[in-house]
Amino acid sequence: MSQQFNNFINGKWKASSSKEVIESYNPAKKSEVIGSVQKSTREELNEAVEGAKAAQKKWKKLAGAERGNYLFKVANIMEENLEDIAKTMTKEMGKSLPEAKGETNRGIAILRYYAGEGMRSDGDVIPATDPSALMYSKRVPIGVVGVITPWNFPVAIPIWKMAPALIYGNAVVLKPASEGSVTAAKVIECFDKANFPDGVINFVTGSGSVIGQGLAEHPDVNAITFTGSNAVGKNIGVIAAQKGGKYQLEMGGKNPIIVADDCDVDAAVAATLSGGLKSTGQKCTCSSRVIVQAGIYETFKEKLLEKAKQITVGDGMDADTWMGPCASESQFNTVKHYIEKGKEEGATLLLGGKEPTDEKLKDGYYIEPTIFDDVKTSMTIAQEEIFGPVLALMKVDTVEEAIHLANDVEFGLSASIYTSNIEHMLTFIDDMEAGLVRINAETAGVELQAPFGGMKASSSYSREQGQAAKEFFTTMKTVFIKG
Ligand SMILES: NC(=O)C1=CN([C@@H]2O[C@H](COP(=O)(O)OP(=O)(O)OC[C@H]3O[C@@H](n4cnc5c(N)ncnc54)[C@H](OP(=O)(O)O)[C@@H]3O)[C@@H](O)[C@H]2O)C=CC1
Ligand SMILES: O=C(O)CCC(=O)C(=O)O
Repeated sequence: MSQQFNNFINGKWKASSSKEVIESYNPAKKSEVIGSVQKSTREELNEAVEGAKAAQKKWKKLAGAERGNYLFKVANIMEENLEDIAKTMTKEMGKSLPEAKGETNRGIAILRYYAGEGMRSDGDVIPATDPSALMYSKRVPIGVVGVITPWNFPVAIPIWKMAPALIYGNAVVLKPASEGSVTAAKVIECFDKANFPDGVINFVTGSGSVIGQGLAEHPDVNAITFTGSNAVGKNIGVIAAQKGGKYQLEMGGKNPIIVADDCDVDAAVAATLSGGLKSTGQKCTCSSRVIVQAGIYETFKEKLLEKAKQITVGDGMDADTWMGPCASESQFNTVKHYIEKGKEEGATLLLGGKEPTDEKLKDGYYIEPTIFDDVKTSMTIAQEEIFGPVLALMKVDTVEEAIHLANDVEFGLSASIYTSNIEHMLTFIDDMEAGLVRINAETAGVELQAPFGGMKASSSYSREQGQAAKEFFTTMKTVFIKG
């Protein structure tokens, strides 16, 4: 039976006064409702922000180690509920169960990483010009942080934003993507069970244009952290800048993988498929442009096709599924639109491009692994983020040409090269306009202890995760003491 979740405001689970809910459907079985959340009003959002503002004043006074203990507790509770959270994720947005378990484990590891932060240095002593004075910098919280998250990582992304916000002494209001809200509610249940003081964590569901926009506009929300599409992200940036708030935006990618003549071809093929098609291509770090040097092009293409044909598409809950459905009807339609565009604009469809014919898959938003050949950089499928299982092959003569092509998009999130040549590696590291540059590794594969973020239109140049998160979730006080 599908579960209904309320908002979590000021330490209480409450239904919305709208008396309306948003239902979440299983993309592998279109008619199966897996749960519902509240379609909240601005009044409920205001209540959450008010509660957060009051709670933050006490929360910031706790010792960092004490705040850390709360995060350790949530991590333990999540570990006990891992199976249920991961299954909910698979049913709500379609990624395969092993991937969903991996993501939930990652959420747990992030909680523990930031829990430890509560006992680490929060400033520096700086020599004052007056030798009898003590001068130091001290990191302090910002206040209330608004967290707006997407559906593609409904556990890891809310946690990698909330955990650092909380450990550094902020209170949080989370507005998750409607299509990932049931999974997010299960994460918030774990926070609730850890008995955080009322108001420190709030969860308000509803439409992006009402609750998301309302959070960004709210005068008492001091900082907003967002992951999602460029259109929404840019709007949030403008709103935050106008009201004088801090903002952090992680948006799309159009990530290239360069395959040089001198690489290990089998490894490059494996990385292209894993980086491009895992999670059905719905990661901002997914590879979508495969830029291959002429000398190896035919061999690479042949091996890629052979392996891609072996991919098993199906319900993420089935043990033999490698690739699940698109997360929603709108994603499914977007991907089909881009496949048509690719054909219209003259790319050669090598593989897939349609819904699987298997009767078992008729009831889901499935699309076959799709590979285009002869893709030119001017084509839409080489420029726009598809967020689906679609790879675009592009041929180049030299690695320099490959890097030039790789940079010829508005995005700059992640990029990878397969080569055994140290000069190619160094040129790539220097010249690639991307926040993550990966050598002989796929474009996806974010590590929680390292900075994460993009260049160009992929982000607001701020960085998330690892120690970099401190920069966004705190501000600085310079203290001067003279006896
Ligand atoms: N970089 C990434 O990781 C992601 C990129 N994308 C890209 O974006 C495309 C569209 O996906 P979509 O889910 O629609 O992404 P959106 O940017 O629309 O949604 C991301 C989050 O923003 C919220 N939101 C929507 N409108 C507003 C608004 N006006 N003000 C504030 N918040 C808002 C959403 O709420 P609600 O769900 O209620 O609309 C959701 O919580 C994808 O096809 C993909 O290309 C998407 C997800 C993640
Ligand atoms: O690749 C990853 O693990 C994270 C990707 C991501 O942040 C995203 O798709 O939003």
